[in-house]
Amino acid sequence: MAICTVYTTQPFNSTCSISTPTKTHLPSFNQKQVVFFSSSRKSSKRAVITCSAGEQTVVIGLAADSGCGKSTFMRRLTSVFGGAAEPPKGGNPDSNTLISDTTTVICLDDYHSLDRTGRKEKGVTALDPRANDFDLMYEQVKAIKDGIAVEKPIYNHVTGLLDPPETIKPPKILVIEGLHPMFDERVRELLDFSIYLDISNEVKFAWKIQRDMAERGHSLESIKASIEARKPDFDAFIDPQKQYADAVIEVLPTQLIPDDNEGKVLRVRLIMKEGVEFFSPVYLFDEGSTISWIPCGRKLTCSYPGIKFSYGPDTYFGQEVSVLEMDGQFDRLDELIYVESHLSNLSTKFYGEVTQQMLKHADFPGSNNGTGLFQTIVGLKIRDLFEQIAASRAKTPVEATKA
Ligand SMILES: Nc1ncnc2c1ncn2[C@@H]1O[C@H](COP(=O)(O)OP(=O)(O)OP(=O)(O)O)[C@@H](O)[C@H]1O
Ligand SMILES: O=C(CO)[C@H](O)[C@H](O)COP(=O)(O)O
Repeated sequence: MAICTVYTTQPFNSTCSISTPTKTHLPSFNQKQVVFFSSSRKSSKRAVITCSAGEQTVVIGLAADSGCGKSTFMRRLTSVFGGAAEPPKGGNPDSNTLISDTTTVICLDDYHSLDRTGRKEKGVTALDPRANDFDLMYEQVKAIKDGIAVEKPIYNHVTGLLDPPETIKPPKILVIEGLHPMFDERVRELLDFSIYLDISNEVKFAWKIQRDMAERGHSLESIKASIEARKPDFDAFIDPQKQYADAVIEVLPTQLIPDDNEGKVLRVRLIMKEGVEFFSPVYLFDEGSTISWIPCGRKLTCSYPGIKFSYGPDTYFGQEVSVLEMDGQFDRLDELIYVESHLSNLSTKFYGEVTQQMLKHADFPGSNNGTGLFQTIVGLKIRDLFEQIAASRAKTPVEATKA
């Protein structure tokens, strides 16, 4: 009888089992080490550890400035998985967390280390890394990914204070959304997929006015001042994260109306990195070609200024990407099926699923243009990525070497 110790490179937990070349008795384990008794002193073969599929949480990062459509995107994403996303039951009514059957969305504002008063005293904005606790963010995202529940702080947007923590249990998919999901290298390494919503200054301004003036009663001057005050830190700490994103949704003013300054018609670009594991970019007509397409006519109703799609290869921060672009807006969402039928690699489960999702949420902001269309497509790609990761884990036992 020999005592054997196996050190694992991946966390070993109750979903894992060990098969050894000889009979073993009662393995005991912790996160990195499995100890068992073997009936033979000579066991030179490898021990194999198998963990059940899908138990490790898939982590998605969604970065954008405040008021740039993160919540709308999250609603589209959770809808792709079915079921509604709700705040934790019986918890803090000001919690920023949203939980559905498959996904848990946490807001990284909860890792502000300085509350509103603290930031004011120190003269830093919430975008400044000094106002955020990246060590705790890393530790907690890693723990959740490894299947361990955490006590996450809550930043209360109503009071501007840090509230007592809430428990976050490991979900199938954890989405970390906010200002800095790709800022800290350690947190970035934990992401299975990352998205950046890149809203141009002109469009951001138009959306802010729409929301903060119409819905929150702010003055035009105060909105302008708040955007200006955030801009240096946005440029320094938030915007550079887009170079790390696997997919970027870029929102710009239209090029279909010369010198447009209304900001209502949008040109939206979906920039998709090549060579990302479990993610194959969507394409129009023919993969890798350069295409320009005006779909308006018999099958798609378009009013002024029309709709133009473009697709092709490009480089983005020195990396190979495919870019799908839509300029203009849809008149009739039910006709979107015509556009959908010319797109490939959509990761839909049935013909027309993109159109169905868009029709289901026709009242969400951006449903008549490329923002809604590309957010929906990215949602479907995330579902596909999750399913592929789960399937690959089911097939591949975790190999461990014997000490
Ligand atoms: N695709 C879009 N088209 C037009 N307006 C949009 C779009 N997405 C968002 N908006 C506008 O921006 C506002 C903010 O959107 P949303 O709440 O999704 O952003 P957010 O990034 O979650 O904001 P915050 O971080 O401040 O909570 C919406 O109320 C709407 O006015
Ligand atoms: O950029 C933000 C992220 O949503 C907020 O401004 C930040 O979280 C600070 O919150 P508040 O403005 O409520 O003090």
